[in-house]
Amino acid sequence: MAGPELRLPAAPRREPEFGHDALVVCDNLVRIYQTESVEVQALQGLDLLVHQGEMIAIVGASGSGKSTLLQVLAGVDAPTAGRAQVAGHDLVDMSRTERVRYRRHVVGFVRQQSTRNLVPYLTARQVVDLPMAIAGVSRKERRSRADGLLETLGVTHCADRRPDQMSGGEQQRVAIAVALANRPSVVLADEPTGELDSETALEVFAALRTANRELDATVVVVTHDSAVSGQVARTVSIRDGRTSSEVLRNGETADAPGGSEEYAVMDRAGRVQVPREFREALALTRRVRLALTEDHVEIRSDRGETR
Ligand SMILES: Nc1ncnc2c1ncn2[C@@H]1O[C@H](COP(=O)(O)OP(=O)(O)OP(=O)(O)O)[C@@H](O)[C@H]1O
Repeated sequence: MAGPELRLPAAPRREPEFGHDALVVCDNLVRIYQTESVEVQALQGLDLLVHQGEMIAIVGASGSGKSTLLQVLAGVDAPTAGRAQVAGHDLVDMSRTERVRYRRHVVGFVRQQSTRNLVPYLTARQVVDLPMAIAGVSRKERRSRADGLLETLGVTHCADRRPDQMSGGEQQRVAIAVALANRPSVVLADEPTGELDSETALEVFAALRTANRELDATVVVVTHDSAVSGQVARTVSIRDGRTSSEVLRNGETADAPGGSEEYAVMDRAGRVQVPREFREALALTRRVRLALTEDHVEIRSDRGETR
């Protein structure tokens, strides 16, 4: 006769890994620069997720770590600790050969200085052709892709011009075409409009949006320009090497359709940075009182508490 059925306890449900469904994952990312006399912590445990198809702006004061973050994501600089992944590629443990492949195929990069994005003696069509030629794409396909990109980005008239025959805005739009040539998963742009007047800046920004919407590139753009950051659905602020707040715009928030709403970012340990003006207004200092209500958490000053 069969005995009572043996039941094993159900295995505890495993939490999915942080950022398991994101294209770009920065998890507690640290980058320390060691110079002769000092150690600079450029990234101090930064968390950031970017999903496929997003276009986000990264803003922050000078020295907050924006360029360092972009250099890490570009595969140019290696993080000191933490996890950085782009399209499944682990940027912490990457061999030199993988890094070369990664930079060629997975990311496209647009720099602030248009002269550094292009080659003085190559025409726009030749410079867009170059990364594809290095990647071994056939001549016919290269020609059609280069012409298609120049057309989509509105610079067909520059196809046979060298950089010194183009305006600053045209040079940057050609630079975006170069960045897109090998169909990267992510386009990274570091202050791409920094050297341009405001009208031209918006044109270049529109080209990045075209890359995002029409060519399916996920775009991460570092900018100081609020006119530029005001045009993306999500702006992430970096302060002292950490993501500190996010602004969501244009119907991305249920509460503010068409408007914008600022969120503080809570890291995985539950830490939230309370903005300085809030801290000053209520004299919140080292110790605060927290209270859980039905639908929110209160933070109060500890004034009047025994120490
Ligand atoms: N190669 C390096 N060696 C030493 N320190 C560095 C190096 N690169 C950056 N840093 C330092 O790391 C910190 C972050 O620099 P980073 O360039 O990432 O800031 P940023 O937000 O891009 O600034 P900016 O807006 O001025 O470009 C700064 O304190 C900077 O001085």
